[in-house]
Amino acid sequence: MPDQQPLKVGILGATGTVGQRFITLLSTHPWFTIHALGASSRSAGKPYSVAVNWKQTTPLPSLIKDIVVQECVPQAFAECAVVFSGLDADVAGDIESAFRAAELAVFSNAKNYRRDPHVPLIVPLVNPDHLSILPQQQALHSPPLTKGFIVTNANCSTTAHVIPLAALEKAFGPLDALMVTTLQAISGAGYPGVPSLDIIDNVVPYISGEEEKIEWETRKILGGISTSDTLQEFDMHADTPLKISAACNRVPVTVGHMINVSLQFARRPPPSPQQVCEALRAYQPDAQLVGCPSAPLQTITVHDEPDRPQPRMDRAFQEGAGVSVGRVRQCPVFDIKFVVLADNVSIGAATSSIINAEYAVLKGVVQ
Ligand SMILES: NC(=O)C1=CN([C@@H]2O[C@H](COP(=O)(O)OP(=O)(O)OC[C@H]3O[C@@H](n4cnc5c(N)ncnc54)[C@H](OP(=O)(O)O)[C@@H]3O)[C@@H](O)[C@H]2O)C=CC1
Ligand SMILES: N[C@@H](CC(=O)OP(=O)(O)O)C(=O)O
Repeated sequence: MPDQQPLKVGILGATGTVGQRFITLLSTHPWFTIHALGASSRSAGKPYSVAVNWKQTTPLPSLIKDIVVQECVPQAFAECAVVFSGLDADVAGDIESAFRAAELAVFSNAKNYRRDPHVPLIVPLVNPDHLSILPQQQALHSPPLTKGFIVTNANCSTTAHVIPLAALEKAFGPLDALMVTTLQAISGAGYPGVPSLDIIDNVVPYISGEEEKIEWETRKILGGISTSDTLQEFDMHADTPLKISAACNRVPVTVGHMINVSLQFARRPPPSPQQVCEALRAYQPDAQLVGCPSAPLQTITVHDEPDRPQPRMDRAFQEGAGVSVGRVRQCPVFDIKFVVLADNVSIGAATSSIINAEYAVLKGVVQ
């Protein structure tokens, strides 16, 4: 890829929280160049700088300011080799499906197609090999497709915890049980999101649909792909049924989801906390090894200090592309417990889509 011309990419939902992070990351990307931006009819027809309520901590890139925002229709994105979606889930289903039918390669953050049996749900630092389902997705589409497809990335809390979980399964074999309690940032709810009077001086112990997503998506991501007759199927971690219980909370933090994890391994005796720390530090995902430019150099940063990671101090490390783990210790109920922190808008959303697309380019999946 490095010797070729940059590939033209589009962004759907370009004015939103995730869309703005796409703009920030893609405006300096070595392989991709922003070609088209889409949002609702409220924004369409306006220069991006007028349509957007820019909330990033870095300035709006000057090359993007004058791009006129389009309606989210495939014709406006026909020249794009890749289309990233940060669309509101209320509209993502129909729009992404229309883009796929128009032979466009869609990399989505929305939840709509994550449970589709032919759509891969990929956390790029864990299971990019699930791209292998795409020929089946294209063949079963009516009419069959040659270039169009949908790849989804996961819920932002799911993304945060599956990265250390994948590292531990790689080192010590399958997990058997998992309890997770999230402390999720306000930005996870988009903009303007949670009303200030609900979240200042408060914690809200409910996020609609979140616990179910974490419990279900984790199995699809950590599971493999099996073949029955001629069809490939996601096995949902079938060899070792994985018991998961999630409890989700919204906390008054702007960016950075923190998750307390307690887990039990299938193997006996389980690894020690020190062995777990070593395995987390040593984890090198395929996306890093094959040279995806947005993959973090250090996927999992393990803190020895007893009071880290913390959202304000650790979320920006490596532009939010990795995760931070701390407080690795023995669990008196299960085997091991720890805390993990991830930037919900970067590796929890836009960065994951971008690494997925980089991996697809390297594997020749994007044409
Ligand atoms: N925020 C996060 O941390 C994460 C979010 N996600 C998912 O990513 C997606 C985007 O989230 P987020 O950026 O937070 O959401 P926002 O509410 O901040 O942004 C939504 C975007 O969708 C656009 N949109 C809304 N209605 C329409 C429509 N009818 N037609 C076309 N475009 C429309 C908006 O455009 P306009 O400005 O014109 O209204 C805006 O660009 C969601 O599906 C979310 O669930 C996933 C992981 C993490
Ligand atoms: N629900 C998440 C963000 C999100 O949009 O998730 P999903 O893409 O799974 O709907 C949060 O509030 O932090």
